Amino acid sequence: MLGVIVNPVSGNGTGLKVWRQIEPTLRRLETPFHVRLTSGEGDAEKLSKELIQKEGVNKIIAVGGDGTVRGVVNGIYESNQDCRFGLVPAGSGNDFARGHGIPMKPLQALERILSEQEEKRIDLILLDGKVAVNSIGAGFDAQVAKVTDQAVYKAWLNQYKLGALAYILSVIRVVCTYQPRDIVLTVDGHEVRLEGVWLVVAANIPNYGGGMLICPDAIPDDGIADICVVSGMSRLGLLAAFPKIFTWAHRHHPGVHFYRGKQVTIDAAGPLPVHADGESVAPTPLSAQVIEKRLTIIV
Ligand SMILES: Nc1ncnc2c1ncn2[C@@H]1O[C@H](COP(=O)(O)OP(=O)(O)OP(=O)(O)O)[C@@H](O)[C@H]1O
Repeated sequence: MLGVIVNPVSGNGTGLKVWRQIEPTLRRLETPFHVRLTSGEGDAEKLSKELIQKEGVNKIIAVGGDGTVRGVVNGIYESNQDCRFGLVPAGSGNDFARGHGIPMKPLQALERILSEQEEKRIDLILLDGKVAVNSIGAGFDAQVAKVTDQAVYKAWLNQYKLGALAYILSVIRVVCTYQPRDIVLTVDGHEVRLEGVWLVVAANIPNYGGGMLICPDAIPDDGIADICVVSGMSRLGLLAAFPKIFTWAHRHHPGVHFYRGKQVTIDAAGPLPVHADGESVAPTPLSAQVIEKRLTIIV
């Protein structure tokens, strides 16, 4: 049985428009399906779990952005049943879609899911009992996620399909105030003490924040998280280095270090803000682990 979870407000209303665009195609199918529209925080997770456990759904299509993906995937994860996942992108950042080569055109994305041409089993990152699909991060980027979420310009820029620009504006705002911190990073038991850290990201796919290529070598199904640490830079140095992230040139910057591993812990003298797939979660100390090939996606 097929289930569809639609976030009508994702991408500043794109979710509803996309649903209206793909609904006739789904209605023409001979197979019945269940559709649910989310109404707020936590709904995507709750509704997906209900569809799986009460309606016997074993394939869910999400219509939304990365927050909706995270919600639905957590619903699947918690149901502990075999349910495949497909996405029709309708968000502002759409990092999951970019990271897995899912078409941005709704009908093309739907067609690919319905024809089931290609399935992949991908890793998930477990943090505080919930899973992240794209990445988790602590420090500066988590603060940027928080500021972007609350910013009025996010909605305004989304209207013009300029979601990525919202992140860039937030980066500029936060770079003026954020205080880099000393942290202890432990990767698979190896402890590293790092000074003046701006951010630490553990990623499953190369891109985050609407297309920034933070961990260029991340592979979604290798059972490993790629970790990027940015440290030891002045504010101006960080701003000057920032555009390099779009072309992978940051990988050669002396203030950027990469690690790889399955188990990651981050600790600092005081709490650091943390995000999972761009959504604010509990601050550090954090302990995360990669769950290998835990989700089947249709791409
Ligand atoms: N009906 C609703 N009204 C208001 N908020 C909602 C509703 N349904 C879901 N939400 C909220 O939408 C957020 C998820 O949005 P989503 O991430 O899918 O889109 P986006 O932020 O536009 O895209 P992206 O994450 O790709 O940048 C969640 O915080 C959730 O609580």
